[in-house]
Amino acid sequence: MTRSLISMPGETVDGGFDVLQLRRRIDDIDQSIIDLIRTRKEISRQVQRTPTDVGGPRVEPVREADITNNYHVPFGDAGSALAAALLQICRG
Ligand SMILES: O=C(O)C(=O)C[C@]1(C(=O)O)C=C[C@@H](O)C=C1
Repeated sequence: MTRSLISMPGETVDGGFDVLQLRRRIDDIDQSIIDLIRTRKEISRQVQRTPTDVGGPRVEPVREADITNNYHVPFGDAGSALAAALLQICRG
């Protein structure tokens, strides 16, 4: 069987995988996630500062349950834990 000369990102020309290159991609993805969380936190603060929320509760349990479910569906209990951590970060 002939092997393609075009390698995928992270794949070496002999068909193996370059762990260091793959880890660099993981680091890039993690940095993108961190940047997105920072953006999410800023937007969350804006929602919490809207005039209708002045004096209102900082925690919106129904909204948080929906968000938690969004993460639980793809990732199960780990997704729920991830949502809890995200909400904790974003609530400030
Ligand atoms: O949606 C809101 O009302 C928000 O304040 C944002 C947010 C969030 O970060 O997603 C933060 C706190 C609330 O408990 C629920 C959700």
